[in-house]
Amino acid sequence: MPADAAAKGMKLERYASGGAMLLRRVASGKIVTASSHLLFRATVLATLALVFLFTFHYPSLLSRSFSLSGDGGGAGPAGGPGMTHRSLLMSSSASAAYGGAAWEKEVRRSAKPRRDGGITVLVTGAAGFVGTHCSLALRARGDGVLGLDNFNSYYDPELKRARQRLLADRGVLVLDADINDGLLLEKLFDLVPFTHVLHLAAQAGVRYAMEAPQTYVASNVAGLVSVFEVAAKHADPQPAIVWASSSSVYGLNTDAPFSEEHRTDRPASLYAATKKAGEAIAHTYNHIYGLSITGLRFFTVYGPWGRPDMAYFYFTKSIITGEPITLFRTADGADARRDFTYIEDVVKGCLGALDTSGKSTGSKSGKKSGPAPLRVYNLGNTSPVPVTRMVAILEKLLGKKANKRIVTMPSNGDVPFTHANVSHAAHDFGYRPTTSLEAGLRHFVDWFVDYYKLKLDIPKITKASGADKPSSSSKKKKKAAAMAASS
Ligand SMILES: O=C(O)[C@H]1O[C@H](OP(=O)(O)OP(=O)(O)OC[C@H]2O[C@@H](n3ccc(=O)[nH]c3=O)[C@H](O)[C@@H]2O)[C@H](O)[C@@H](O)[C@@H]1O
Repeated sequence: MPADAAAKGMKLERYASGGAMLLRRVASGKIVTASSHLLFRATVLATLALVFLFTFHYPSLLSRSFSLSGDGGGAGPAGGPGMTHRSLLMSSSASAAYGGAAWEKEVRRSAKPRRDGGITVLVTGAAGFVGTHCSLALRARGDGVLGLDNFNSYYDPELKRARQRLLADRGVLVLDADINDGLLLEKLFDLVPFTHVLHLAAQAGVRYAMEAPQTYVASNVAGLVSVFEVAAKHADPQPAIVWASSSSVYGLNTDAPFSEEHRTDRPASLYAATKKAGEAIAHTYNHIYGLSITGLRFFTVYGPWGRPDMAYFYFTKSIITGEPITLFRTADGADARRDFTYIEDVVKGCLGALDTSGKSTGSKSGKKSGPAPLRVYNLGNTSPVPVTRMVAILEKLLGKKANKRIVTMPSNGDVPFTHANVSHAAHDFGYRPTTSLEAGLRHFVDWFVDYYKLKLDIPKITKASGADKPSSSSKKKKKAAAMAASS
């Protein structure tokens, strides 16, 4: 018998067919019997172990009280829900620190608006890049903000903790919590009548989706449903929801600039497919439950406090350390291009979308009084830049050449270019991106050097070659730099 057949518990026997002697595989009775006994014992042991773990590590689920994930658990700003289940099992250690009158008081304090007519916003993914900036901006204008984030390890959780501290300094509480923890979300809505949810928790990153597909489904699909469910069926009154979709939904679309009317049925990555699925799910919750929902298609957002998994961020690090960087070129030799969008511009778009979201029309009872707004907007910069140009700007800012390797773009979900048409956002809430890539990367590099306490001989660049577009005032730039330096 061949070794591989034996190893699989099979044996081969000869049999006659149509006058010829043929070989066929039959299961070895002994092996099957022995392995099924073994399997039975292993199953019993595993079940007992699971019951033990479940009882001692997640009592809250049994008692239907709420709980929060511990440090480092669960789905985060990138609500990586592969981690969600981990967070459920890890939650007991942290849950003791939460709940109770003092905790509830903290939650209410953070969520309380400080101005007349201020809105009350639950920000998911609040320790993420966009979440941090939006929470700061909301707080700065006197709105109530409560954040949640699961601090997963998709990228350096310490950076998320630093953002959490920055927010705490401004009076914004960010809970260690997972968007898939529906009981916790219900508890928060019981405590605070949120007028809005800014749902930014997601598993981000286009290429990582090939490595960890399930985390995208768990966060960007299951997590989104979890938020919609609570907002639709538990919150009273229902909040309006603004959430992060992505420019990647345009996928293989070749019409440019990308407009909201263009096709989005050809996603090039699983990440894009989960965001597209999110847009379809949004339609359903709007249709059935009368939730006001606005999806924002972000275009490669960058800036201070950014995401270390993004090219501009790790290229900066690699240029400083002298490590090689890989630049993708399309099969026909063109540079990849991106409509890089500066964080401050995106924040203005997010706040504009919140302010114009309109009310949800449903109620806990399941009745809706009429149709609610369902919107989707591009938030881009409207001027795509080759990635090679982005690197050239970084080289100039850092005073050092990159060690470049140019390769043909691998088939990993990337798209050759993005380019936003933002006329709808401009019309509906005055969205106008004003920051050039040169100016935005200057703010980023200033922050990077400061945050990582680098002793670098950075060239003094008084005026970036492609200075901010005219409408960006120097006052605003100073404010961005001050915020960037406040780590
Ligand atoms: O706009 C979006 O919707 C998306 O923007 C980014 O995705 P991406 O544009 O791919 O951002 P990066 O990973 O920073 O890549 C930027 C550019 O650099 C190129 N690149 C990336 C990595 C690399 O090693 N070399 C390289 O040339 C990519 O092809 C791309 O053109 C974010 O990572 C996504 O989360 C977001 O949803």
